[in-house]
Amino acid sequence: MAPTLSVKETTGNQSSWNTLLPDFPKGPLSKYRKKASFNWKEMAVFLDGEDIIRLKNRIFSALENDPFFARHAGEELSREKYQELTFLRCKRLFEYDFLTQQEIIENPLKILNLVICIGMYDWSPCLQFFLHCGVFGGTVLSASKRFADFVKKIYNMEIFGCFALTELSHGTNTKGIRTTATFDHNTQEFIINSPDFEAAKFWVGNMGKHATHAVVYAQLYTPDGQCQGLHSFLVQIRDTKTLLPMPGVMVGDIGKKIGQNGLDNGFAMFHNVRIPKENILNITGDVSPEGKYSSSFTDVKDRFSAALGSLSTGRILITAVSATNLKLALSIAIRFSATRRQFGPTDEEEIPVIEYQTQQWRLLPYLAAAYALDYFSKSLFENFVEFYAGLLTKQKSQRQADLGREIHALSTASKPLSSWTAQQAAQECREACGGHGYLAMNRLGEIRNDNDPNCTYEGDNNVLLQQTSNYLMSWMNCIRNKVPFESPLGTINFLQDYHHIIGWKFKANSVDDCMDSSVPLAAYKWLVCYLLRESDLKLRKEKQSGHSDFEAKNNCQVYYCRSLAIAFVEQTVLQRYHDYTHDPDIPSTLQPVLKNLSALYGLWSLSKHLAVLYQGGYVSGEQVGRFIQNAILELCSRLKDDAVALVDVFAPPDFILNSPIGKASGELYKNMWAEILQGNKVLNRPSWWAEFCINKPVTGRLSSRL
Ligand SMILES: CCCCCCCCCCCCC/C=C/C(=O)SCCNC(=O)CCNC(=O)[C@H](O)C(C)(C)COP(=O)(O)OP(=O)(O)OC[C@H]1O[C@@H](n2cnc3c(N)ncnc32)[C@H](O)[C@@H]1OP(=O)(O)O
Ligand SMILES: Cc1cc2nc3c(=O)[nH]c(=O)nc-3n(C[C@H](O)[C@H](O)[C@H](O)COP(=O)(O)OP(=O)(O)OC[C@H]3O[C@@H](n4cnc5c(N)ncnc54)[C@H](O)[C@@H]3O)c2cc1C
Repeated sequence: MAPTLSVKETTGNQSSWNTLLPDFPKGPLSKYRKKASFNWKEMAVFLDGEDIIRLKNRIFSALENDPFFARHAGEELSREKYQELTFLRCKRLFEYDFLTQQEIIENPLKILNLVICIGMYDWSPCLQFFLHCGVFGGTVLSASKRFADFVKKIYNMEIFGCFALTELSHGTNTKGIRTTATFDHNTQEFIINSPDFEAAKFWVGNMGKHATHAVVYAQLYTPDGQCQGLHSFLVQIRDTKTLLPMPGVMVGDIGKKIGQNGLDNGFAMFHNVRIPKENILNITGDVSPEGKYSSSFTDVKDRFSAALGSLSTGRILITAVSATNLKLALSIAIRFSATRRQFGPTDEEEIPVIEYQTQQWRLLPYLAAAYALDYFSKSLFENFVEFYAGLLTKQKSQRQADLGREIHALSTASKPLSSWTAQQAAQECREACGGHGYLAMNRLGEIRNDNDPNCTYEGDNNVLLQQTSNYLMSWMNCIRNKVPFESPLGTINFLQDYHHIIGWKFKANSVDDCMDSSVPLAAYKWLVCYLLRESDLKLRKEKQSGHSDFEAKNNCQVYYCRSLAIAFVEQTVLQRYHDYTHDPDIPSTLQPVLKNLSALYGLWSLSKHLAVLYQGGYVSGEQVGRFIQNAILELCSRLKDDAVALVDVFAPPDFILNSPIGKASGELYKNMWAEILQGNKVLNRPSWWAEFCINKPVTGRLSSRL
């Protein structure tokens, strides 16, 4: 499968790289920077291109120089203040209008980079802005031209939007949504109604305090009493002049969350709220003035898929958002590890903790994952752009339909893979920084908590994986009957060789043989075929033993379909990264380190499946396990001296990263002191000092009340 993000010529020369990417201050990290096997500036320009780097610089410096985005050391914002500040920042993003439409059309990856740059600063204003412009705005935009006026109001912020699918009692099960939209042909209106409080819209970002309009998903009822299934409607929920609720709407904030507290997530109940007939977002169907339903989709299932199609955008974006969190956490932990010294071979000499094998093994595979997932998320985004162009031009070809299915199957597994990897990495990075990792000012807690909902929203990870395994299992008939098949992106094409691959065995005879990602890649191909065979057998057995389809499918998840989906997406990520890093056009100065990253990502990911590799007979004997383990350790050790330069490539400026222990200077202790001493009332005695100094407790006074 050819990589979709083509290998770029490294443009310019040392002096143009220096203009784009200034040197880091000299300090404790210089030692590792000098040891790197490659020039980090060349790598940054190679991976992103000069144009994207200029965009990133533009965004980062705008935020850094804007008082609305100022960081205040030690400041404890109340939730209300944080929500207000988030909104003010969101307004500034409108004012900056960082990208013109023309720029987006010329290079759609710029929109992804905009999301990443703002999110690196803080996910709350980023999500607020993109929920409005992207998720809400994008859904309205994809309906018919009759919303042109609304679209203008969205992009000049006359109105503010949210996307309301989830209800208090139904999130994942979208077919179970109970809000109704009943067409009244006498008044030419839809009546939006929440049957009870369990059907209240819930969790909706921007809805809590300020959204004026919502895309509301509801079951559409025509006057003949027929339910036509899930459709979306544009509903005004607050007055645009007063922000007070519209008649019949009860709307509010759901309360404090574990993270992302600048964002106001809300609930809404609709009491027979009437909206004009034109407000149905006629993406999958429409109603005539007489109340007759029409849809371009004859198949109900296809209509359902299309109704939820916009969710794929979010899932692809979340794959990139999570990879960004991975990069933030690693920038902090690796810079810390290269400067923090504990113990040493002699009493006189303490060594940086990154020199320890354990520290390398805990962090460097995540560094490799950050590179592989970053590449994958961008290439998947490019695939999506192709699909979206087809949607806009109303393409009805078989290829367009197949591409939609394939992108759905990929995004429903890449979001879980990326968000879980970032979740585990954030925790590992937190612990890798010891106690200092737990200090809020160093930001690892915020990164961990803000990343966490990536595992849940836009579909719970565990349930989404079922979509991917369903897709893979759907090829089983072709495989069994040896009917040729292929997919537009080619991600399942290797399954045509299923009968051959299933007989493969592990070939490497030494640790050296394992040092290239082709080794784990071959193992992954076998693993996917094996898990596909086992899942298919299990499903058939379950059905033969009299279980219903529902029960049979449920009984095939753990160790079967779930593992299949995970193995498949890991294989796909690795395949793309392997192809990319092995491209002969990669500069020879960069290729060795990129190949090491690819091999480490592949072997480390694969090592979590060792039990199944043994169980299915792909490997045997204790040697193979040892080869893989030793190859992982060898790659960690090879990458150790490159690690600081590898995070320099993607770390944002200090102001954006906002972590004293992660600063580019590596002046760990000076930076921490500077931050601590700027804190509010750090050296003051507490306001309640008298409670200790004067009002002493009478020991045992309350024991008689027990
Ligand atoms: C440019 C900027 C962009 C925006 C930037 C955004 C930034 C990042 C975003 C951050 C967002 C934060 C805010 C969060 C918002 C939300 O969470 S919104 C609510 C999201 N809710 C969900 O995601 C619900 C999850 N559930 C589902 O999607 C589905 O119901 C399901 C679990 C996937 C399936 O349910 P089920 O009833 O079991 O249906 P099936 O029988 O499996 O499906 C029927 C067929 O439909 C196909 N299908 C389903 N979804 C899609 C889709 N999205 N695309 C294409 N096809 C789809 C499915 O595959 C089935 O087809 P067959 O396999 O062929 O039968
Ligand atoms: C911060 C945040 C922001 C959000 N923003 C929005 C928004 O703007 N708009 C919006 O509409 N929604 C939003 N959501 C809601 C989000 O989309 C849902 O929470 C998500 O889709 C999961 O649904 P749920 O909460 O109902 O979980 P449930 O479906 O109740 O899941 C609970 C558990 O049951 C398991 N489970 C469920 N079904 C199955 C099954 N078939 N097989 C195996 N296990 C199963 C899941 O794995 C999960 O662990 C947001 C959520 C969060 C946390």
